[in-house]
Amino acid sequence: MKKLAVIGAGSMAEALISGIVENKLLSGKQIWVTNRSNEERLQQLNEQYGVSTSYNWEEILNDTDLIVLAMKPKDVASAVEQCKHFLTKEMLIVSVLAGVSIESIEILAEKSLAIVRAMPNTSATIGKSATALAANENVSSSQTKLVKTLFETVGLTTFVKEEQLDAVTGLSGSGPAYIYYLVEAMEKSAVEIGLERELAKQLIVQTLLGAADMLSKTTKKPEQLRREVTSPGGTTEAGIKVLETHGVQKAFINCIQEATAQSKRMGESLTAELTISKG
Ligand SMILES: NC(=O)C1=CN([C@@H]2O[C@H](COP(=O)(O)OP(=O)(O)OC[C@H]3O[C@@H](n4cnc5c(N)ncnc54)[C@H](O)[C@@H]3O)[C@@H](O)[C@H]2O)C=CC1
Ligand SMILES: O=C(O)[C@@H]1CCC=N1
Repeated sequence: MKKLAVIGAGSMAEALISGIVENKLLSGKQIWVTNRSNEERLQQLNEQYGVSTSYNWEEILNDTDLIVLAMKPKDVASAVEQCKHFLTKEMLIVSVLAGVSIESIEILAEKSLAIVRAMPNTSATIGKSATALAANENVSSSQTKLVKTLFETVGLTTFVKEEQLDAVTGLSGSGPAYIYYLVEAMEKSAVEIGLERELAKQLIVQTLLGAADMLSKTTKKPEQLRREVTSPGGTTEAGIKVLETHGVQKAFINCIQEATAQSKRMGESLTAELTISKG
């Protein structure tokens, strides 16, 4: 790969840029970044990673091997409209947009393209993303290898069927937020039960790291691991009883289902808009 273009310069774009530069897959200069209009943000990315920045589509996309679409889903139509004339079948287009189908991108570009749809998460920032990828039939085997290598710079990478990506979005794309939500509750309660905020944070983080590491290293099911913490008549049993009374496990199941459904709805509403506008 000689040149990479990143369209959109938000948190997901930065996570990928940082992984690529740190792992020396490309030098900062080989990465071209643009956004809608925030020049200060482009300047900051240039200073931090040495990336090239521009608002000239020809300069950004000319001779580019790989283009990452990293704007919000609502902005994809205007972004592709602006750059579609520079897109060719030889380029690999990688979209990280939640809910946006490969077909929608081809409809917007008004041509058949090599497209990979990816769903990373924000842990990409520290090289710990769980990323799922789905490719269309135009993606060559060398492009498949390239995109896998690229996402491996920011964590674990796996290929799925495109129709599974809404579920991946609801589970691991949004997943870090569910864990942070739980930590917010643990921190609030820690202070109320008399622990200092900093001490509580250390204990909570180590508890999460330990549990995550345990899950990755053991063949035991989470339910069994939970039972091993729970002594009869003990503290865990008393605590979990409260969670059960409040239907917390069911709430998490509903949460993931709803996030998945929202990813589907976002895709369907874009498809409906495209059907109306393109006839
Ligand atoms: N934040 C997350 O946890 C995850 C986000 N994603 C996806 O990543 C995408 C980006 O998310 P964030 O980085 O959080 O968003 P963000 O709001 O931080 O950044 C969006 C960027 O797109 C740029 N943009 C908007 N319209 C544009 C246009 N017409 N041309 C060029 N640039 C344009 C904006 O200027 C901004 O730099 C979204 O589609 C989201 O679904 C995927 C996985 C996880
Ligand atoms: O909330 C969102 O729509 C994006 C997609 C996955 C995580 N954040």
